[in-house]
Amino acid sequence: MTDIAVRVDHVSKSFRMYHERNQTIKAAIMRGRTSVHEDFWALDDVTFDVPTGSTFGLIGSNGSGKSTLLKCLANIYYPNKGNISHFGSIAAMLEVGSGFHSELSGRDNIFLNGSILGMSKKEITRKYDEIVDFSGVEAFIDQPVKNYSSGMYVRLGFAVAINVDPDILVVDEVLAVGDADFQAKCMQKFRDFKKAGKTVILVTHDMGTVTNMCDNVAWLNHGKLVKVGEAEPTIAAYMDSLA
Ligand SMILES: Nc1ncnc2c1ncn2[C@@H]1O[C@H](COP(=O)(O)OP(=O)(O)OP(=O)(O)O)[C@@H](O)[C@H]1O
Repeated sequence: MTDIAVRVDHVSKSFRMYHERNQTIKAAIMRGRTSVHEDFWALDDVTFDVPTGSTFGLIGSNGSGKSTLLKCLANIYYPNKGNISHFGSIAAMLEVGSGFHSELSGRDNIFLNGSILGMSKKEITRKYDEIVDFSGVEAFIDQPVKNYSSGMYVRLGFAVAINVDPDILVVDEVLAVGDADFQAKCMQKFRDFKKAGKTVILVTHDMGTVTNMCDNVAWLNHGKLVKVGEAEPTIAAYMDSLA
């Protein structure tokens, strides 16, 4: 095992921003195939390492690039520049409902999501009861997930992700959606992960959670890395910047 779980190396990610919207069909035809756009850099030359076995927080204001970075980590987006390497398997729990099919039942989605995350059917069958038990949505497991509340979605998604038993767990704001009981269960899982020498990377706006859970923190602002290092001074610097 290496000392580094994830290496983010000069990563930049841009999105194309279109400035003109066609108000009428005539305007669209007149303009032809040209479009007016500029590249918006959601991540701009970000570099840091995530130590193996650490709980690592990503903090920053709305739109600072935290979720974009997690999506790059989870191979949902590819950086335009730079590289991300990870040492060990990754399971990501990103937006509410990502990896789920709304028309399928909770049960079917466990199998769908589990296989997307790399589990075999046999493995999912073996862990099925544990997943349902952790999710707490047993009574609704045969209902289509489109009828689930956002908290129920997150519970089920998180239950699948942790049962993949990855070396690196990547989590975006799940704690904000779950209720107090679920939050406590998640915190315990993060601690179990840490004890097992695994790495957790999480995004949250809850500075209490970051302070309690994280060893190291990276602070992003407008796509740039402002500071990375031990949790306490990094959180303090971020809080000072808001004052
Ligand atoms: N698919 C996309 N297309 C265009 N712009 C995008 C896309 N995804 C993100 N962005 C832009 O990139 C920037 C960073 O967004 P991101 O979701 O990574 O921020 P964040 O730090 O996670 O914010 P929040 O705390 O609000 O969740 C924002 O300005 C956002 O509008």
